[in-house]
Amino acid sequence: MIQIESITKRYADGTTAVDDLSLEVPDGSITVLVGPSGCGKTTTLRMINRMIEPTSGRILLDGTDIHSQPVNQLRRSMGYVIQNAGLFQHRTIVDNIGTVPRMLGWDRARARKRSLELMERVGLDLSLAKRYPYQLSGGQQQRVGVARALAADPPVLLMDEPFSAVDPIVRKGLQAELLRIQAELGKTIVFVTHDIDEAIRLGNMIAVLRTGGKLAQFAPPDVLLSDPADAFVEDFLGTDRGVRRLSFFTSAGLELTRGPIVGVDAGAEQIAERAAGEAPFLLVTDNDGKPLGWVAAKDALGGGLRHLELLSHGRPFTFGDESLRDALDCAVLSPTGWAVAVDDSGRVVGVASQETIGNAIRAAHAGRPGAARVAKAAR
Ligand SMILES: Nc1ncnc2c1ncn2[C@@H]1O[C@H](COP(=O)(O)OP(=O)(O)OP(=O)(O)O)[C@@H](O)[C@H]1O
Repeated sequence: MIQIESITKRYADGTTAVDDLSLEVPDGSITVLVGPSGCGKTTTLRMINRMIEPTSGRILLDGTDIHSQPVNQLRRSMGYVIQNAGLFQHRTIVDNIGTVPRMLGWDRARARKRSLELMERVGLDLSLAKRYPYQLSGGQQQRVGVARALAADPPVLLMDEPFSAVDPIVRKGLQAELLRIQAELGKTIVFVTHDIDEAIRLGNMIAVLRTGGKLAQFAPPDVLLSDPADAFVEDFLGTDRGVRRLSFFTSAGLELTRGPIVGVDAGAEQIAERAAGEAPFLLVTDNDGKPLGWVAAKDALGGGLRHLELLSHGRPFTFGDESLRDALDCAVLSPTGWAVAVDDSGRVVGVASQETIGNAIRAAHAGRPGAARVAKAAR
C-alpha cells in the first residue's frame, strides 16, 4: 500500500501545486488521479518515485517512509510510463524493454528473453523486436512503454497520461489491454489522466483533484457517479451520470422471459400459444437457437414463419457478462423495445422488456440482490 500523508508541494516561485493531500493507494488495484490541467496530478505522481521532493508531508510504501531507502532502489520497485512512451530512439524495441533488467546486471540473453515475453504480454507482434521506436505507431510505442515499465516486475506502476497522445480507438484498445494485464499481474497502479471517462473505465479508486492541488473526492467510480461530493465534482463528471453508472451493474439479475421466443420451424399451434402471451412481438430463432428477428404476434398467426419478413433483432447483449447499461441500450435500440439476451455462443437465453430492465435498474440503485457489480473488463 502507498500512503500519502498530508503532502504539500510548493515550487520555488510560490506556486502551490499540491496542498495537504492525503490518500491511501490500495495494493493490487488501479488508483486514478484525475482533475483539470494544472491541478497537481503529475507533481503528486512524481513525489511517489521522488522525482520531486515534497515541501512537507510524507509518503509510505508498505508502511516505510520512501526516504528510508536509496532513491535508485525505490525507483526500481516502481515502473514509470509517460505520455509518448519516452523511448530511447537509438535502441531497438527489444533493447528498450530490456533497459532496466540490463541495468540490474542481467546478461543479454536473459534480458532479451524477458523482453520478448513482455512484448507478447502487451500485445506486440514479435516481428517488431528489432525495429526502432520511430518505425512503430503511437499505440505500439505506448505498449513498448508499458512493457519496459514491467520489465523488472516492479510491484508498483506509475502511469502519467500514458494513453493521451493516441486516437480514441487505439486508446480504448490500450485501456482494455491494461485491464487485461492488471487482471493477470495485480500490480499497484497509480494512473494520472485528465479524462474522467478513462478514470471511470480504469480506476478501482478515483481521486478527483481541484486546481490548487486539493483533494475534492476519493471514491470508487460508481460512488463518484452516484454521490459526487460537491458541484465541482458533479460538473467534472459531466452529464449522463445515472446512465453511466449502470455499467457497474451486471445484467445477470434481469428476469428474462422465454415466452415470446419461437423457433423458425414452429407449427401453427405453438405459434398461436406464443402469440397469446404478454409480448406483442415474437422473437424468431434459427434451428441453432440464434436470433433471426422479430415479428408482430398477430402477423405470425395462421402459417409458417419462414416466409415472413422479420424486423431486425438489433444488437443482443451477453447475459451476465454485459451490464444493465448494455441491456438498456439494446432495448432502446430494438425496433420492438425488447432486448435480446444471448449466451457466449450467441444463442438466445431470453428477452427482456424495457419495463423489466427498468425494474432491474431500480433494484440496482437500491442495492438489492441481483444488482451485483460487473467485472471491470466488461465495462
Ligand atoms: N517546476 C515548476 N515550477 C513552478 N510551478 C510548477 C512547476 N511544475 C509544475 N508547476 C505548477 O504546479 C501546478 C501543478 O502542475 P502539475 O504538472 O502537477 O499539474 P497536472 O495536474 O499534472 O497538469 P496537466 O494535466 O496539465 O499535466 C501547475 O500550476 C504548474 O504550473
